[in-house]
Amino acid sequence: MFENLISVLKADRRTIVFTEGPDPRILEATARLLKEGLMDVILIGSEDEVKGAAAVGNFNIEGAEIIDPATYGEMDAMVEKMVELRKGKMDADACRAALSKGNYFGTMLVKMGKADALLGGATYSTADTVRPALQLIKTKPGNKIVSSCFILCRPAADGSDELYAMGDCAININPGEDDLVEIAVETARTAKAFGIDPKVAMLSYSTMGSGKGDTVTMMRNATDKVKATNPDFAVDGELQFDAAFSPVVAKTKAKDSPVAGQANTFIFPDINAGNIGYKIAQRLGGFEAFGPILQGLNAPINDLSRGCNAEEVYKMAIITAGLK
Ligand SMILES: CC(C)(COP(=O)(O)OP(=O)(O)OC[C@H]1O[C@@H](n2cnc3c(N)ncnc32)[C@H](O)[C@@H]1OP(=O)(O)O)[C@@H](O)C(=O)NCCC(=O)NCCS
Ligand SMILES: CC(=O)OP(=O)(O)O
Repeated sequence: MFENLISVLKADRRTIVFTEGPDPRILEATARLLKEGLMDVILIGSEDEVKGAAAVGNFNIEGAEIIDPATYGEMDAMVEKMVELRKGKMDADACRAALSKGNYFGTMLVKMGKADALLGGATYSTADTVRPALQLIKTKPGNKIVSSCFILCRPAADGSDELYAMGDCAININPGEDDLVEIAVETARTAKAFGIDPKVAMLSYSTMGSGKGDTVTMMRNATDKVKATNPDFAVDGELQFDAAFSPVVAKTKAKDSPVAGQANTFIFPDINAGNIGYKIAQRLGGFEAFGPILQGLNAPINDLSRGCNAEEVYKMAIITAGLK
């Protein structure tokens, strides 16, 4: 699953910034990324703290650039740029205060072209990792929202990767019909980047009208809009997860659907369903979960789960810098 991304990174050197420099998981991943020559690394934090934590864990981070916002020589220029970007919503004092924190400071390093990509969230919550990006990096032209998906991966019996995409499990709390259309299109695009041929199920507690309710109607309408705007797309809904996933159940619940029973890209009606759903697949299903991978953002910035380990940080760094 990582071969393509690694070749991209070897052909085109990139710099990633980690917002939580002294975290041992970040330092372990940094040591591995540097040893394998995959990217340049900026660690945010005080030099003493970062080097001290690296020494405790015996992580060789030689070659990483450590930047401490408290002593950063170009802070005035950064404050000025941030005030301009916030367009009257934050004054210079508010921007300076925000930039003393790794999340805002790292995001501005990306905005000012000093880093290509950012990974945070080992200790920051998703909201605190993503908010600076929403405010300063903004959506790509053509996108109305930033959304996210997870790539779920476990070894299949034949030794290949069993891969699924799930969105939006992390950003949009109560997406509306048009948000769900964008989430479906973007999640299918991310799925393709990981070699999945997307067959998209718009999930619900109802299959093709078996249940009633506002969110059932919302998923059905969003499905119709995706079909109308993307006629070559394999998408169907509304579908329950069993009808979407199991060929046997699909025969009973949705026998004429081209997607039911074969879906590999799952769109949840809201963040409750999505976040709980991906964590069940991860913790009970034995899948590795990569994400949240942000979609529709103007630069590669990603979040980690606070429950992540060093291996996940290493892999998310490859995804974040490699998918740029
Ligand atoms: C992402 C999130 C933090 C944004 O909430 P917020 O910071 O309160 O958002 P606000 O409404 O104050 O908006 C802040 C800025 O982000 C922008 N924004 C908010 N949501 C956005 C989205 N989905 N896409 C693009 N921009 C968005 C707003 O337009 C605003 O920009 P502006 O300040 O330049 O006008 C919020 O939706 C959230 O908490 N999501 C759930 C995160 C979570 O807990 N996930 C579970 C664990 S993974
Ligand atoms: C993605 C996610 O759920 O993040 P956390 O576990 O940090 O809340």
